[in-house]
Order: sequence, then structure tokens, then C-alpha cells
Amino acid sequence: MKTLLQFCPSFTPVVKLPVHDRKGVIGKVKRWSNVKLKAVNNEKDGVLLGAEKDESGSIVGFQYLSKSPAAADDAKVSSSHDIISNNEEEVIVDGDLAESTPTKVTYNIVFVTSEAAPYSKTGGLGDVCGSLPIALAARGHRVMVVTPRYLSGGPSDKKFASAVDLDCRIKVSCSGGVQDVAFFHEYRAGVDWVFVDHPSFHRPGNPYGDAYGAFGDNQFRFTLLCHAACEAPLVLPLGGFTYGEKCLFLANDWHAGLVPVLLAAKYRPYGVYKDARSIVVIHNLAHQGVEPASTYSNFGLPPEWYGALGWVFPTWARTHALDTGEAVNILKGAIVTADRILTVSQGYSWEITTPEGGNGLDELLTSRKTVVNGITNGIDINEWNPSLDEHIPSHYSLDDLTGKIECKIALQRELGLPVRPDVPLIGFIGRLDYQKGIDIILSGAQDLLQDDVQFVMLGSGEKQYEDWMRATEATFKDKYRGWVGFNVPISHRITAGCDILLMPSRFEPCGLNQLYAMRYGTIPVVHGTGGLGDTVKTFNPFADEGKGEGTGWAFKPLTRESMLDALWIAIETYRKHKPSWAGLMKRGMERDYSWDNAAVKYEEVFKWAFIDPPYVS
Ligand SMILES: Nc1ncnc2c1ncn2[C@@H]1O[C@H](COP(=O)(O)OP(=O)(O)O[C@H]2O[C@H](CO)[C@@H](O)[C@H](O)[C@H]2O)[C@@H](O)[C@H]1O
Repeated sequence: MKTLLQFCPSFTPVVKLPVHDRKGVIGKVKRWSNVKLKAVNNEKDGVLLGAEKDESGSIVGFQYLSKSPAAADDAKVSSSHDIISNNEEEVIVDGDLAESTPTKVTYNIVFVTSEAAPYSKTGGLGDVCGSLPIALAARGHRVMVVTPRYLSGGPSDKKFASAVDLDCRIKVSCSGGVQDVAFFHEYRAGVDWVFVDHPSFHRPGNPYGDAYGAFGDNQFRFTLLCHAACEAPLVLPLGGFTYGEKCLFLANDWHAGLVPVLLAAKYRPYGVYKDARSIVVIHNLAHQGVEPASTYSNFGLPPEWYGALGWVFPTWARTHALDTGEAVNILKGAIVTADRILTVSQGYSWEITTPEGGNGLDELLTSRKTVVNGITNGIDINEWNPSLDEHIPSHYSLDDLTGKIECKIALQRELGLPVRPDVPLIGFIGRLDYQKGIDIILSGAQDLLQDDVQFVMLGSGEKQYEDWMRATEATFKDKYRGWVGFNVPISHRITAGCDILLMPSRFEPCGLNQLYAMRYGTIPVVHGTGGLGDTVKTFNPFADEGKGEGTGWAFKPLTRESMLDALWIAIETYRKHKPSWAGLMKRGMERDYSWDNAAVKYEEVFKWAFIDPPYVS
């Protein structure tokens, strides 16, 4: 089917929206009329009017009212928001514009995620889901992000202040009851940010827990998120139009893992979402959403779908002789039902198919390896930009690095360390847990701190590591600072002020801090695993006719000795080989970290997802 984008100057812009009301879902959706699509980038150019729908009712294009012939000409070029289509076929521009102009395929994309910066963030998932949607929207896709409206009663609640209640309530049947769920919405940076509202998302702490540990009802809370995310494209008239059934769900990590299962088990049997596709994006396979098998009935899924989520712990992982190891595993359910599987680097996409990196799911992932791909994350180059960063005291760039020294001095002063611009300053930022190799840092820190260096750590997590940081600070007053907590401005100042960033992660699906570091002229010393191995190239001073190559050091194996060896080589290079150090900084700062490269690769995977029929239909 061809989609027509009509340029009709006399068209009266009245848009009637469908009200979605199906069994199991009560939609209370406003009718909006005379709606100008917010997606129109520049109103002086024209207004998007009525929607073109395919036979399933999904919107595949919009009518466009141009205000000037020049604007109509511009439209031929198909700027990011002038043409919106979730149709995979060629879009034809007709009317006065004479020849047809093929344009790229665009999709209606629905991110489902437990975190999206700046609204919520405890780690890299928040960064990715806060920036990749914007990059995809800028490339012409219609993008919605569905994430909880967390209210903790603290200052962070202000982040949701611009989101308005859409006055659309749905009822979700799960956990033996019926839950009322509301939607809030903010349109920002070309993206529809949709916040799922329910009392279980309103409590002190971070998205997953508080000082007493993980919340006991996380399975329930993220089950709600997934049900709501499946309804959102059907019931929410965002910018005047629902996204419709022909959309692409990107289910991020286990929290969103029920989405592909729901599509297969709850919607497709009733003819809904036949043309939708789903991709599970694995940011961290170590967290799978595993609960006792008896909780299956909480998901609101038909009983016959138990097999999709059913999972049996290996014998060695069972707690006692009578433990049958039976459990439900949400991420497993996503892996067996999603149309495709993505990870956040190529290295990690291979590692998860091995017994060492598969966290018990390696055989399952191997069985689906024809649809497994890895795409290295990009970063938000506006938020992480040393020449504009609002959190750092002095700005700098490759052309003028004096600001970096000023950042170093300011950091030493802020942390109460001796102000010594020449001493190697090493940093670590991250969650204090097994994944990040904190135990390796602990085992090597005493030796490292014998040297004339300074070492700064920012992180929160396991109490034993937090306590160690406090104790080490007391022992090495002039050399070590441990900042226990989660603090984004400080993380920027450490990234800018340090010379070296240490990341001895045991495994690392992608890793973002090494990318931020390189952009800030801070040299990463990393364990060469997963995305760290893919993104940090070890320095070779003899390459390129003696000019050198590489952006840091990626050491292997993960031992105290190899970490210290890599650190000492880095420290010696910093002290004695200034031109080499300058080359390392330059190569790191020059690299393209923007999401554009990754977004093109994502589009390729989207295309493949729609070429195949739904994996479970
Ligand atoms: N105490 C603190 N204060 C302030 N900021 C802090 C902080 N601790 C961590 N951060 C920030 O949180 C983010 C962490 O990102 P990472 O990619 O390193 O790890 P994470 O393991 O959370 O993400 C998972 O998902 C991402 C995204 O796909 C993958 O890159 C990664 O490998 C995978 O483990 C960075 O922006 C970092 O600055």
C-alpha cells in the first residue's frame, strides 16, 4: 500500500480520534479537535492534519498543510518531522510537488523502561533510555518512552513537573486484583515521554528499593508497567493521534520483559498487535526478574503460557535438597517471545551465548543467536560535553585544554585533597557491586596508594564496599577520597578532573563511563571485557610510524596484578611521556560518540524485525 501525504491548502483541520474500548480495557480518551501535531518541527512551514490509516486502523501517514510554496518544497526533502509513517513501504509525495520522492522508512517506536534520564536514573539504563529515543526521533521516527512516574517525596519529584495528566485511565488485571493506572505525558525533544502512574510508584527511595533493600513488590510494579505500556499505543492520543497497533516495542531489561510475552499471549490471539514487533534490549543479563514459580498467576497471563516464563535453577544453585528450583524468569520470557534480541555491544552479544557470560540463559540465547545483535551505545553528547558542561568549573576542548587542569585543581580542592596539578589523579565512578570489580580495586588499592598518586571513588551499593571507602579515606587522608552516594554533578566533575578512569568490571555489557572519560580527555584503564574491550583500544606507542595509537589500556585477565600493571604503565606514561599522553587524550576526544552511528544500526535491526513475521503469532 502506498501512503499519500497530501498538500491541500483548503483542507479544514479537524481531527477525530478513535476511542479505544476493548474487552479488559476501559479507555477514557478525550476527543481532540483542531489539533496541530506537535511533531511539526517548525510551525511556519505548515501544519500536519488528518491521519492516513491502513486497514488495521494503524496510522501510516499524515496529511500536511503547507503555508508556503517554499515550505512545500522543503517538505520534499522530508525533514525529520514533516513526514511520519510507520509503513515500511515507500512514501510518495503527490500533488503539485510533481515527481515522487522516496523517503526513508520510519517507525512508531515504543521504549519500555524502568529508567529514563533525566526523570529517573540509577545507572546506564537511564542514560540510554534518556538519549537514544531523542536520537531516533530526530531521525524521523515517532517515539514514545513508557516509564513509571516515580514520586519519592523529595526534590527529584520536580523532574516530573512538566508532565500533564492525560486523563486516560486503564484497568489492569494482575496479582489477583484490578489496578487503576493513569498516564502522564510530556512532549520534549521530539519524544512522547509517557509516565505510568500508580500508587506503587510513589514511595521514598530509588526506582528499585530503599535503605532496607529491594522493594518486595517489584515484580508487581513492573508487571503494571508492562501492561500499561502495551495499552499506551492503543489508547493515548499523543499529539492528537494514537500510535496504533503497528508499532515496534523496545523492551529494556527484565523490568520490561513481559511486553513481548503479553503481545504474544494476551493481544495477538484476539487479533491485536498482529503487525507489531518487539525487541528485547539486554543491558544487563545478570538481572532477570526471577521469583518463585507460584507468582506466575500475578502476571495476568493465560495459564497455558507458563512455559514461556518457567525456569528451573541448576542443581548447584538450589538452596536445599527439597528445593525443586522452579521459578518464573521474566527475562527468559522476553527472550523466548521477542522478535529480536539486542545487546549494547558486540562483544557482550557473544559473551551472553557462553556459559561464562550467559547467567544460565546461554543455551537459550544460543538457540536464538540468528536474531541476536550487539550495538555499542552512544552517549548524550550535549550532556557530556567538556566545552559546555554545566556541572564543571572550567570548560575546555581539544584546542584549549587549560580548563582541564582547572577542573583537576577544583576537584582536589572540593574533595580536600592536596592541590597538586602534577600528581596522577585516578577516578572510579559506578555501582559498588560484584559486576564492577570493586573487590579487585580493594585488593590492589593498598599497593596503588603507596605510589605518589591520588585516587577518588564515587559510588553506592554494597555496604561492605561503602565501609571500605570510608575506612580507606581515614587511612590515606592525602591520597584517597571515597564519596558514598549517587551524585550526577560530582560524576561530571570527577570525569573532567581526573587523568585516569579505572573500570575493572568483571563483565560490562557496554559501559558508559569509559566513553564519557575519553570525551573528557581522561584516559580509561579497563578490564578488556564486553563493551569495554570493544571501545577502549590499548595504547601502542610504536604504531603509526611512532605517532602511537590507542585510547587507553584494556587489561586481561581480571586480576589484581594485571590491573596494577596497567595502572603503572598508565601512570608512567602520564609522568614521563607527555607527548604520548597528549596523543592518547587527543584520540579519545576526537572520537565520535554521538548516538547517530548507533541509531543507524538500530534502524537496520528494526528493518529486519519487520521483514520476518512475528516470532510468536
Ligand atoms: N554514584 C554515582 N553517582 C552518579 N552517577 C553514577 C553513580 N554511579 C553510576 N553513575 C552513572 O550511572 C551510569 C552508569 O553507567 P554504566 O554503563 O557504567 O553502568 P550500568 O552498569 O549501570 O549499566 C548497564 O547498562 C548500561 C547501558 O546499556 C551499560 O552500558 C552497562 O554496561 C550495563 O551494566 C553512568 O552515567 C555513571 O556516571
